[in-house]
Amino acid sequence: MKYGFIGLGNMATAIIKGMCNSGDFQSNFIYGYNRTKAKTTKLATSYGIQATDSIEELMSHCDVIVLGVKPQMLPDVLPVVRTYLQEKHVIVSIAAGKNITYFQGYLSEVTPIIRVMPNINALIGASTSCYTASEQVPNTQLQLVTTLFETVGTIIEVPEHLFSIFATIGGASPAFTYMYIDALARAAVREGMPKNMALEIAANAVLGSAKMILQSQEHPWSLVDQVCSPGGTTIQGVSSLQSNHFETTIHDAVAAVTDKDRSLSK
Ligand SMILES: NC(=O)C1=CN([C@@H]2O[C@H](COP(=O)(O)OP(=O)(O)OC[C@H]3O[C@@H](n4cnc5c(N)ncnc54)[C@H](OP(=O)(O)O)[C@@H]3O)[C@@H](O)[C@H]2O)C=CC1
Ligand SMILES: O=C(O)[C@@H]1CCC=N1
Repeated sequence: MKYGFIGLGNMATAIIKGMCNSGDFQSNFIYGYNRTKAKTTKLATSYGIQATDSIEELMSHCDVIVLGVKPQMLPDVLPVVRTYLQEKHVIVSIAAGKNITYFQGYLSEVTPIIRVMPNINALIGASTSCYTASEQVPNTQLQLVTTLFETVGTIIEVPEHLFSIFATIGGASPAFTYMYIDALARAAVREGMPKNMALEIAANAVLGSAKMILQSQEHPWSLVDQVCSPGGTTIQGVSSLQSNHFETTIHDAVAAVTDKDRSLSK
């Protein structure tokens, strides 16, 4: 089985890196094509993947075709993909907002299509990804694609009607979390702590808290209560966040991302 990536930006690079480093995929079975050739050359030099000069060349070699371009580039790329489509091909999209029906419209109703939503933490092998597939995808190929994304983190199946909300809380939320960590660190800088020290402490506190939620089986508010000593310090901050609409601010941000994601398939 050979894997071809069209568009070698942040996400495709992270996925290729994960595949090569895992030892589960041979780099000479991975092909790449990018609009700007320098990115293809760089990946070929660093990871030993096969550089190609066109979508036609890439598709003639590969079975699994991963579309790594931005959603707005798909109307340029998909007609070319359609021209060179063969029965052996499975199409994998990581694009925000574009549903299976959208791809079937450009390709055909019987083309096997797998939608995957990874996140940028794939760069360090820590993506929280999900997938959904058209009914034409054989189980063997589905298994290959889930194995591929396991090289950059975890992957679960999610029904397509939940894809937009997954794309927000799985795909986009790392940006929110980076902002939260930076805000904690900046607040510590105001108190005189050096920024690098503050960032390390804030990031580790978030990491530990995430592990606590996953491992303790306790409700998050029960954990909040365990931190808030009666008459103590933390409750002052928790009350402050509540009066400043912490939860509804997050809900609004989640709704904004999800609305935009849904609008991309219209
Ligand atoms: N960034 C993220 O956190 C996440 C992104 N995604 C999805 O991943 C996809 C890629 O995002 P990301 O990696 O961030 O984007 P990038 O802009 O980093 O990468 C897109 C790449 O596509 C290339 N490209 C554009 N047009 C063509 C074309 N016609 N033929 C070949 N290559 C082309 C660009 O080349 P050039 O060098 O010429 O610009 C660029 O290298 C998007 O669909 C996005 O929705 C999904 C989850 C998370
Ligand atoms: O912002 C975006 O469009 C992409 C999709 C999910 C994360 N980043």
